[in-house]
Amino acid sequence: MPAYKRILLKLSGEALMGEDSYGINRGTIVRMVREVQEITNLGCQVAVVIGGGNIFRGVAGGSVGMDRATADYMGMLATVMNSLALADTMRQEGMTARVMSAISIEQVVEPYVRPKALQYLEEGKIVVFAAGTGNPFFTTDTAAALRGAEVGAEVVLKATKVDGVYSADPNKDPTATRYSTIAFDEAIARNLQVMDATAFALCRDQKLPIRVFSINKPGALKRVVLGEDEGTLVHV
Ligand SMILES: Nc1ncnc2c1ncn2[C@@H]1O[C@H](COP(=O)(O)OP(=O)(O)OP(=O)(O)O)[C@@H](O)[C@H]1O
Ligand SMILES: O=c1ccn([C@@H]2O[C@H](COP(=O)(O)O)[C@@H](O)[C@H]2O)c(=O)[nH]1
Repeated sequence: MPAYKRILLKLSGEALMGEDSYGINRGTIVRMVREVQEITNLGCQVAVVIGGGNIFRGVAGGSVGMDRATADYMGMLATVMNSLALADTMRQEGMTARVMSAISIEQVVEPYVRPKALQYLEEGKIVVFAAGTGNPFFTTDTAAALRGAEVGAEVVLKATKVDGVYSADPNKDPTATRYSTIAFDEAIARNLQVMDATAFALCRDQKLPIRVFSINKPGALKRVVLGEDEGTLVHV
């Protein structure tokens, strides 16, 4: 039995690269999709937000000198590409997914309409929310918090390259230690960069817990959905 009826899964865009230096690694996306399939088979309703860090980030090196809002729109378009790749891989694996975009590109994907998204979830379809919040100066972590709250998800699951929230960035500080649980207020006060403060604050205000865990650990997503201890729980 899954511990949650409905979840918002935030998938790392950067992790899609696998061992490559850019873009979407085929084996990696198939593996991610199969992990999602395992939890839908448990009867869990799944909404997904995927990042764009494998292609473009508004604040990254490739955008130096650019107008920030323009660069951020490019980042949002990168998430649309990842969302399309994800939904198509789901189709190939026999799953039914719908992509909904926060920015208007109706020849490519349908627009985000909340009641329609809720209908798809009730029908057992996977809904992939593309283009983040639709606004520059935000991130897909904040989009995950926003959409998670909108669709009434019971938890935001951040599947990323690290296996939880640490006292400092574990990729920079080898002495960093992992929390098994941490309160939103403490994560914000300590300025822990695993998610942006806007996402933490929104989830805190909506009493929507977040679990951070590794996308690269086989079976971790299923363990989380079954309510087992995995990664870090960020709570009110
Ligand atoms: N205190 C911390 N605990 C854990 N990770 C941290 C911490 N501070 C910084 N990080 C970094 O945050 C990263 C995860 O967040 P980030 O938003 O960069 O990636 P992502 O969500 O996986 O990628 P994308 O934005 O492409 O979806 C980790 O890879 C880690 O290096
Ligand atoms: O609501 C949003 C979401 C994203 N962006 C831009 O897209 C990139 C990629 O998203 P990540 O969360 O970093 O993976 C981000 O760097 C922003 O430039 C946005 O502007 N608004």
